[in-house]
Amino acid sequence: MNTLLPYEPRPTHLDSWRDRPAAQQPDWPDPVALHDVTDRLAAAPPLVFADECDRLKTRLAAVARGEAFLLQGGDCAESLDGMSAESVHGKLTTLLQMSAVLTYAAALPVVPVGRIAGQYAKPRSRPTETRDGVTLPVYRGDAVNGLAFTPEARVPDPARLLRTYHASASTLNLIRAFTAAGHASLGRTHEWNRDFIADSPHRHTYERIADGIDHALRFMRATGGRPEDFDSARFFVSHEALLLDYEAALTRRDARSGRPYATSGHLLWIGERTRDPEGAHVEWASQLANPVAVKLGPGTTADTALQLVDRLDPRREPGRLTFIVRMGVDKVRDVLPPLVEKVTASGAQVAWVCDPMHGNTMQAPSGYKTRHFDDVLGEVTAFFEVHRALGTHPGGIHVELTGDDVTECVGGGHGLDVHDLPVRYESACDPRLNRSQSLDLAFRVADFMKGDRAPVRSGEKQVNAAG
Ligand SMILES: O=C[C@H](O)[C@H](O)COP(=O)(O)O
Ligand SMILES: C=C(OP(=O)(O)O)C(=O)O
Repeated sequence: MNTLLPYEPRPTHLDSWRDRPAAQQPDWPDPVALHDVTDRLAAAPPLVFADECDRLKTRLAAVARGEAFLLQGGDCAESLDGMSAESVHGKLTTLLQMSAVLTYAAALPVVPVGRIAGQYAKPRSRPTETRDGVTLPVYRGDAVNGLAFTPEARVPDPARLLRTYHASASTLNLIRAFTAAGHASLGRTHEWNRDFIADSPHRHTYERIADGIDHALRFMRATGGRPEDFDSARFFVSHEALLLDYEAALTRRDARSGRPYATSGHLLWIGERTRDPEGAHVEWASQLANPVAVKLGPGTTADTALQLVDRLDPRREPGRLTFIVRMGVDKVRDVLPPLVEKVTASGAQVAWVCDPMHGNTMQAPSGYKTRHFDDVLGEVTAFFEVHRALGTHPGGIHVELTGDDVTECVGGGHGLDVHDLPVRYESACDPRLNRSQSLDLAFRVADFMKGDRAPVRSGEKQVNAAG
């Protein structure tokens, strides 16, 4: 064995998932072309390393124990053509700015994890889409087909999997370069937050928090600490492990430990539509050494949650399993408590994280999918309150966001409304918080954490839920 090589050069075939039902897989028209691509991916270098995944697992174990907070966020769907240094930098800095605020408020280390460098595939509610009487296969993410509403663009093309791999590698390269260059330092992200506050209608509330961070930074420097070395510089990447042909081709056996790792990202999650405990996605993930997460929607029963624990975390290893709950603001108070109680009583130490986006999607009268900032904040608030009442740890938040000034979600400090949606709606799938809404969310949650009370709401809703 060459000890310099972190993985065995020949990929292992962990193929038991192939005997199970795999939901949401594309209908690849040319199996030979798919095979050719997966062979090439199987010979390609890993994107992340086993020790990085282990380090994240250790940090998620701290989240599960109540000693850290997870901040996970990024695009709903990354775009192969839209990848640029500016867009990656924007997402990274937004997450790190949020991270600085939450670290101060929670008085806990924040673990920053991007929905980035691999988030190119989307599960969909329906297999087809109809416009003006024309029906075509639905868009399933840039890893599969094109967004353009033409029969040619909507054909699944396995060559896109190779482009996904290369775009993920370029994105990771940028992230590693930005963080190595000190863009993640606490002092720097705090200065950016000061710029955001100066412009915010809520600056009086936010200034109290920013002043507190100033004091903390001065204290840190006075006691010999260096904000430049702040630990948020360790940034991790995650995406939904949806396309099993892609993920399996990038699964490798670590040469040192002999354990299999997904090398497409540090943390992989299984979505609400593919989390069948007996299904192919759970089978594949059950064999990995990476930390894994599962989305839990409002229909989740305690039995299903316990089955997922047994399948994915049989050794009850803290940090191995994260449950990302996405119930919707109106359901979380009813559905979440029995899940947390029964999972906790089973002895499992999972990290509980709130995704306040996916249960709160609605359609504006103009047809745009949107989400209201108040619902997002409301679900996070309810999630915290449930955990407070049960004496368990609200371990983090998972948000769809971008560093750009898009107009996809309504509400927030600057009060976007439904008429603003067409101005800059760029998401290929679901609406994201823009930079200012993301920072608003961090400051509101921080205010809530510091004050031990419900955060102020930003105003009345201006759209109605479309079901
Ligand atoms: O991001 C999540 C899902 O892919 C998305 O909400 C599905 O959207 P759809 O209901 O329009 O298919
Ligand atoms: C599809 C997603 O979410 P969910 O599985 O919760 O619907 C997502 O996070 O992109």
